[in-house]
Amino acid sequence: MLELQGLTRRFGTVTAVDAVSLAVPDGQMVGIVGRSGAGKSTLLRMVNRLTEPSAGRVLWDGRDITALRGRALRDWRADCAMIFQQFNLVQRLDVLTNVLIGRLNRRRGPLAGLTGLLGLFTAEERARALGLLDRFGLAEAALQRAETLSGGQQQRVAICRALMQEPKVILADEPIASLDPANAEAVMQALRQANREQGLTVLCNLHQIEVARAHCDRILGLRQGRVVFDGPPAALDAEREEAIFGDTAPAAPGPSGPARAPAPPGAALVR
Ligand SMILES: Nc1ncnc2c1ncn2[C@@H]1O[C@H](COP(=O)(O)OP(=O)(O)OP(=O)(O)O)[C@@H](O)[C@H]1O
Repeated sequence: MLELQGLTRRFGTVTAVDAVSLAVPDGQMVGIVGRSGAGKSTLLRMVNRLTEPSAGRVLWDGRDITALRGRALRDWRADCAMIFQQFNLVQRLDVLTNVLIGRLNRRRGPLAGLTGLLGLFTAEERARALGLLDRFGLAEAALQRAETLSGGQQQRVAICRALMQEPKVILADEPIASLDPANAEAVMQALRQANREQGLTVLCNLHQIEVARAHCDRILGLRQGRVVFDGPPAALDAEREEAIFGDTAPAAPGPSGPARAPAPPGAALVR
C-alpha cells in the first residue's frame, strides 16, 4: 500500500502541495484532477522523489520512502515507472528497443547502460518486450522507428517500456494531454489494462474530469495543493466538481459555510 502522510512541498512562498494525507490500496487506479497549478505534478513527483518533499512522508508497505538514499532510492525509482506527456521515446530507435530500454532501470553495475545501448538484451528480455507489444496491439510496429508512430501509439509504447521495468506503481503525468480523443481513449484503456491485468497501482494526473470518471476507481481533486475531493467517480457531483475546478474559492470550514448535501458513502469532500 502507498501512503502519503502530511506530504507538503513549498517553492519559496508558494505551497504547491499542502499536507496531503491518503492511502492507496494496491491495484487501485487513481485519477488526480485539478486546475493548472493545483499541484498535481508536484504530488506525483514526490512519490518517486524526483521532487523532494518539504515536509511529510511517503510510505510503501510501511517503509519510509522519504528516507531512502543511494541504491535503495534507485531501486524505489525503478519500482515507480513514469509516463510523461511527451512520451520520451528515443525517436530514432525502433519500437522494440525503446521497450527494452525499460529494462535498464533494473540493471546494476557500471556496464548496465552500455550493454543496453549496444543492444545486448537477452532472448528472454526480447521475448518479453515483444509479448508486451503484442498485448497492446503494437507487435507489427516492433521494428519501426518510434518517430513513425502516432502520438497515441508512442504513448502505448511508453506504457510497454514502463511495464518492462516491472514496476509496482505507474505514475502517469498528463499522459493524454497531447493526444486527440481517439488516441487518448486508447492510451487510457492501455493504462487500465496494465492496472487490471497486473494489479498495478496507477496514479494518473488528468485535466479532463470525464476521462477520470470513465477510467479510474478513485478521483482525487486538488485545489491549491490541498485535497478538496477524494472518492469514487459516482460521488463526484456538480457541487464537488465546482469545489475542484470552479472560480469560487472553496468555502471556509465551519458552521458559517454554506449548507452541503451529505456526501455519498465513500466520498470525502474536504473543505
Ligand atoms: N520547480 C518549481 N519551482 C517553483 N515553483 C514551482 C515549481 N514546480 C511547481 N511550481 C509551482 O507549484 C505550483 C503547482 O505546480 P504543479 O506543476 O505541481 O501543478 P499542476 O497541477 O501539475 O499544473 P499543470 O496542470 O499546469 O501541470 C504552481 O504554482 C507552480 O508554479
